[in-house]
Amino acid sequence: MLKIIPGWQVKLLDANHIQTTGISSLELMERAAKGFVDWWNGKGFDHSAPVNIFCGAGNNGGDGFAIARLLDTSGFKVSVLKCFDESAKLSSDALVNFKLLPDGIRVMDWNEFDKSKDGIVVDAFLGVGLTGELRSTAKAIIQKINSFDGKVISVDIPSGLPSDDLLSGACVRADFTVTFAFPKLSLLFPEHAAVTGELILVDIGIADTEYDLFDSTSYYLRKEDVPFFHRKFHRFSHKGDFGKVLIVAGSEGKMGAAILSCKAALRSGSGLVTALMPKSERQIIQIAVPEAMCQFELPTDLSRFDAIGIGPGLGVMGKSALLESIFHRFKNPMVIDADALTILSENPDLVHLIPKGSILTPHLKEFDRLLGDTSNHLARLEKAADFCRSLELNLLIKGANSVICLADGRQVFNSSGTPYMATGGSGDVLTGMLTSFLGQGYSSANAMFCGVYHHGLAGEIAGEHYLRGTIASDLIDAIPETFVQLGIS
Ligand SMILES: NC(=O)C1=CN([C@@H]2O[C@H](COP(=O)(O)OP(=O)(O)OC[C@H]3O[C@@H](n4cnc5c(N)ncnc54)[C@H](O)[C@@H]3O)[C@@H](O)[C@H]2O)[C@H](O)CC1
Ligand SMILES: [K+]
Repeated sequence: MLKIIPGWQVKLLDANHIQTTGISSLELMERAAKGFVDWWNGKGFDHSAPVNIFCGAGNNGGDGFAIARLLDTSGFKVSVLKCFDESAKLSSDALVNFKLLPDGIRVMDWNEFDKSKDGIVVDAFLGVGLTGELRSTAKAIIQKINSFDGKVISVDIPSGLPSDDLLSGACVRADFTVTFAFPKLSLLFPEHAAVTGELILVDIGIADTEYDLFDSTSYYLRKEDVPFFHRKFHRFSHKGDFGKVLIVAGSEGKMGAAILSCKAALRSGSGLVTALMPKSERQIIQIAVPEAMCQFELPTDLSRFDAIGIGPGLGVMGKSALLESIFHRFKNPMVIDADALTILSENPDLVHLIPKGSILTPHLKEFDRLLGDTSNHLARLEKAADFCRSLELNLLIKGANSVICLADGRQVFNSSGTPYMATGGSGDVLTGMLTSFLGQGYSSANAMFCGVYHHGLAGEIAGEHYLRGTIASDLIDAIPETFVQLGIS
């Protein structure tokens, strides 16, 4: 996993990399620009569209000059818009790249930009070096960029956005943000989605181990990290090894939730899935998921189950006693979602009975109901950290870049997923997947890393086919393909 460090420490990260590898800071800037242009070329932008690159006087602007040169070489019609006046002192690497601009590139002042013309804007005005309140010219430059109707692509971070804090002033509204080395924390906050746009991470050759020097509890979970967290099974493995799980879900009119959770658990590899549900609804689930067994009363001995997932479609009325009995009878980590979370927020004393190491999966509204109102993501992350540490529980804050908050204090931002997953039943699928991995003997942390990443990837795979028509069942159908893509047998 990639550590997320504060923006002000990027200079130290770079300095250390330069010292240990012997490469120059200019080469690091060139790698950033090359990475940006590689992504750009993969997008297949129209070569006839003029590219207008707003460049500041710092290294973010330096990236912009280098990008201008490389895009010019690729055959794009590039203009550079200087966001500094004649008296400004450019950073040394920015100055080198400014001087390297080929003759064919038109260099203008930022206020000469004609927003009515077609094209693409690249925002290389301010990066992680932003400090304090924006100066008035900076605000005017940001306004100018935002007045443009076409595509805006921000380099490293949308100009004006503080790297680790909430946005309070003006900021470029990007369609894409191409960030270098690691995602800056603020790019992962839901309140900044409208300014960040789609997030792309470009590797500039800094190894994960180079982040060990820095203290941080925030991490980013990438595709390449996930195989490491999976258990390996062998040819003598039998269905007992793949876990027996109990899914406590469904009620009259809400059996779909139980079906989705059970199917997702089976598709994620569970050996045996039992559904605890009302007897009156049994035919629905037996027909929809013939692989699942049914149970209509809570068994006295729950130790035969390796993991329990509780909540989807369960209903709230009269169900708190059931939850309490399960907490008393089952001592291993379980997955708690949906209506079970609502029951907990209405019966806060029950929270202390939850088996240690369990996984709670609230979306933002459920989070506020359970932990109290939070006005922003930063406050939410802090609250979640306290909750997890003090109760020895794990919690997933669901949303774009869902955050895996662990009892040990780590907060891991997921990188997979798509807005097409914002559809009814998507959470029920996740509950089944998480319960399945717990039942297969994964630690709670590893079950979360794998469950959350695969769930997001399933959404991406399904979303590619069905776009906004994606439904939760499509995610289940895509689960096997997630194993293929990650090379997990
Ligand atoms: N390892 C990496 O990630 C690398 C990133 N690179 C890029 O470098 C920038 C950071 O560069 P830095 O020189 O430190 O700062 P900026 O260019 O972001 O900003 C300095 C620039 O901004 C002006 N400024 C600061 N505060 C304000 C304000 N409140 N109002 C107006 N103007 C302000 C200041 O005067 C300077 O002109 C990083 O984001 C990446 O893009 C490297 O290229 C490679 C390694
Ligand atoms: K920028």
